[in-house]
Amino acid sequence: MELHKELYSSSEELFDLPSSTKLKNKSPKPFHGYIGQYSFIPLYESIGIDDAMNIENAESLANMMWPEKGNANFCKIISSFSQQVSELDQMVRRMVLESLGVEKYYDEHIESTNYLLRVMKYKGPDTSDAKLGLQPHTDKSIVSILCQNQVNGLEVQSKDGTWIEVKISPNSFIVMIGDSFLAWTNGRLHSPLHRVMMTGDKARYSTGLFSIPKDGYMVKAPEELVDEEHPLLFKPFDFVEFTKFNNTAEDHGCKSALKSYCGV
Ligand SMILES: O=C(O)CCC(=O)C(=O)O
Ligand SMILES: [Fe+2]
Repeated sequence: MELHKELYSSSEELFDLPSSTKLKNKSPKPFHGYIGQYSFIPLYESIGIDDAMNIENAESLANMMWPEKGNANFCKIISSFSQQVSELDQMVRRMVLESLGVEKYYDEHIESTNYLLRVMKYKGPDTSDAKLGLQPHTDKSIVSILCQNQVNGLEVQSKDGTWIEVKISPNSFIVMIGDSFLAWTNGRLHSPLHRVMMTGDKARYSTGLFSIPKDGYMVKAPEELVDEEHPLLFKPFDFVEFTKFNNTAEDHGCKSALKSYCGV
């Protein structure tokens, strides 16, 4: 897809900006999103745009990063990508709800979510042994849709604990279930633990579109999915409160965050 190529060249342009430009814009919070760098994983950099379907949010990021005249092309690509990938997200969610016989909740499901877009860069470590690019975690989202340039690195843990390298063909997408959908379906879906491991000298660029519950919306399994055979697994929770809890958890992003936060 042409869109993939355009997206990676835009990401390169963004991450190639001098780090002084990026860091200068980190604080006070200048746009609806964030700039992520962790001292414990030096290969990783990310930039997130909240509510990415609203082009003004991409524009405010672009105005920060390219103060001279913004970057109309960047905004166009981000917004077109978010639009198209959100259609895929909605298709997946419709299929899941239909397969569970609860499609009557589809409209409510879609109306109660926002889309967070995250562009990421992982530097090549210049080594043949694998270095950590992103720590193991489960996504807190409803659904996460990821795509990457030709450099692999994503690994997903199978239920028996083995890490499986994700090798996808060019221009395809990875669809992953997040903890919020696991909770909403009362455990019918699995949100896998995943991480990024990097080798070699090539940079990896990836982009994720994450559907997340809107502020104030309570994630609650519908009554049709709770019965004697499937007792309620998680108490209803507010997504923002859950992410706050997760961000301060000792084992940040850990698999058990959902259970410790609202497990019954
Ligand atoms: O870069 C990737 O492929 C994975 C990113 C990821 O897991 C995340 O942003 O939650
Ligand atoms: Fe993730």
